[in-house]
Formats: sequence, C-alpha cells, structure tokens
Amino acid sequence: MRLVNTATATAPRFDEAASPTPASRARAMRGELPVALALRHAGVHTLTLRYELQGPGDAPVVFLAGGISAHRHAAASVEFPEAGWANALVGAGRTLDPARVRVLAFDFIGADGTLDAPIDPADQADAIAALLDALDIPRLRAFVGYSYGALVGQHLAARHRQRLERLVAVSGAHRPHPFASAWRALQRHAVALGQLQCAEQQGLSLARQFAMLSYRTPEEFGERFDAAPELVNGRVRVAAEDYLDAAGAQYVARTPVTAFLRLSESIDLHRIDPATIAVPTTVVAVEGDRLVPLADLVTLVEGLGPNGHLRVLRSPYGHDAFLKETDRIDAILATALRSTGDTA
Ligand SMILES: N[C@@H](CCO)C(=O)O
Repeated sequence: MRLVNTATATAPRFDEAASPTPASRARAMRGELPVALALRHAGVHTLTLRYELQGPGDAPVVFLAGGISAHRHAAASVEFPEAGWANALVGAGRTLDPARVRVLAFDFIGADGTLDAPIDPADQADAIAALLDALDIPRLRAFVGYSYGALVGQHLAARHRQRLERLVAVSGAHRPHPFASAWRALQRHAVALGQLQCAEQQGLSLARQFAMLSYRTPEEFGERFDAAPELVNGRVRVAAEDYLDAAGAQYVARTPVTAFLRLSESIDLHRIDPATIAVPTTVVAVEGDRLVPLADLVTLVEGLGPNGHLRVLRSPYGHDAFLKETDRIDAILATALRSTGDTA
C-alpha cells in the first residue's frame, strides 16, 4: 500500500443533520476526507475524498464503483433524493437494498478536475483503503465494480486483500484492449484539437460522442436510428446526431476537461496480473462489448484460477449493459453476494 502520511487523514466530516438516529435505521450521509496519497506515477498529492454511505450502521458494507462518469451518489435516499447513477440497482427489493446493506461509493480521485497528473487505477484502490480506514470499516462484504470500477476493484483485491470478502467485476479486464486504448487516445486528441481552437468544450463534447459509439453497439443503433437522413440548411444530418449531441452536452455540463482526460488515461494505465487478485471474484462479461472483449475476460478468469467465476450476458447495450440490464445484473449480484464462500 502506497498511502503515506495517514496522519493527515483527519476525521471525516459529515454533511447530514446531526440528529440522533438509531444505528440500525437506514440513512444516508456524505462526507469529505483530506488524504495524502503517493500516486504510482506522480508522487505524493494531497487530495479530498468525497463519499456517500447509505444504509443501517450495523449492516455489511458493499462498495459500489461505476464507469468514469460515476460518482458518490449511487442511489436516491431520503436525505439525498435525486436519482443516482445506480438508482435501478440499489433500492428496496434489490440485492443492494439499503435496508439490509450499507452501500458506500465515492467520487474517483481526479473526478473534480483538480488533479492534473497520471492516475493509476491502483491509486484509486489506495484511496479507497484510506477511506475505509477513516470510516472504521475493516472489511467490505463485497466490492462491486463496473467498467472503470471493475479495474479499481481488481487493484483493491490485489493490494488490500484483507479489505474485501469478494469482488464482482463487470465489463473490466486485467488490461485495456489495444483497440479500445486507440479509441480513447483519439477521444483525447479530439479534446486537444478543441483546445487548439479555443473550443475546449466542443472538443470534450466530440470526445464523449465518440465514446458513446464505443459504449453502445451497432445493434442498438440499428434499432433506434433506422431513419432516413434529413437535409438541414443544405447539409445531411443523420438520425443519431440529436442523441449524440445531447450525450455530449450532458457530459460537458458535469465534467471538467481535466477529469475526462486523466480518467480516460487511467483506464489505459491499467495492468494487473490476475493471479494477484486473491479473493473470490465473479467476472461479468457482455457479449458485444466493443471495449472489453469476451476473450479478455476469459483470460482474466483463467488467470484467477479457483477464485474466478465467469458470467456472460448478451446485450444490445454492449459496454453500458450494467446501466441498462439492471434486472439481470441484480440477479448476478444476488448469487455472488449470497454468502461468503459461495460461488456465482
Ligand atoms: N458510460 C459509462 C461507462 C464508461 O466508463 C461512463 O461513462 O461512466
């Protein structure tokens, strides 16, 4: 573990009203934690970890981490009622029911755009270990990671093995596929081109639009956008353009450019020897994922040996299936989290 100077990790500051509440009542709280981390490629940086915890104080804790756009607000609660990025996976009747499980999530380091340095997914794992220390959570019932979160979970399992009972890694392999890395590099070039034109936001929007084509599939586009093009002011406009424009604008509105660049690079810095992931791990692959091919996830599971279990979904949503196929993902989580030592 490369966390340094833990003395700077002060007591967490909670944002919720300080009314006395029985520990067993489901509730949500947010906090911020300053921490000094030795980043793998960039030396020591003092960062602020922002987290949200939902569920009864005496329940087992599951850490939830999503793609590069995910954040600490996984699901709506009484205290924080806006929809979260995993709203359909966390709630009454789900495996991650905040009446029975405490769900912990955080903003990835770099997500606020203030860290302009290479960020390894292993750095995120070290930040999570520091957060667990500060919150006095010795061990997670499970770490559930999707996309970038799956990479972070692999490093947590390898570097802080005692911190988790099991890992569920959805749509994230032991390495970035070279074709996916090339795709991301071009997205970053789109941002750089925008910056050269003093049009950084347009560059970021274009990068996100390219990214959307890698998150989804030709199958989905064939269903949704099978319409003739329009002529608008003498130019051809194809059926998917409104959708792509909206996706770009939505992303630009909530994402600092530096955050996108550094988190995108972070995916490409990921490398791990599967044999070092020494906890029971359920790997979920999506057939048709254009970023994380099934073959790489088979290699990951083979490398995990007896710790590894593979589940395969077929979905027209490709890499984003974890955001859309929530009933099927919930069923996989139910099996994976059933009890310690069970297999999926
Ligand atoms: N589309 C998801 C997955 C990619 O990481 C996201 O932006 O978070």
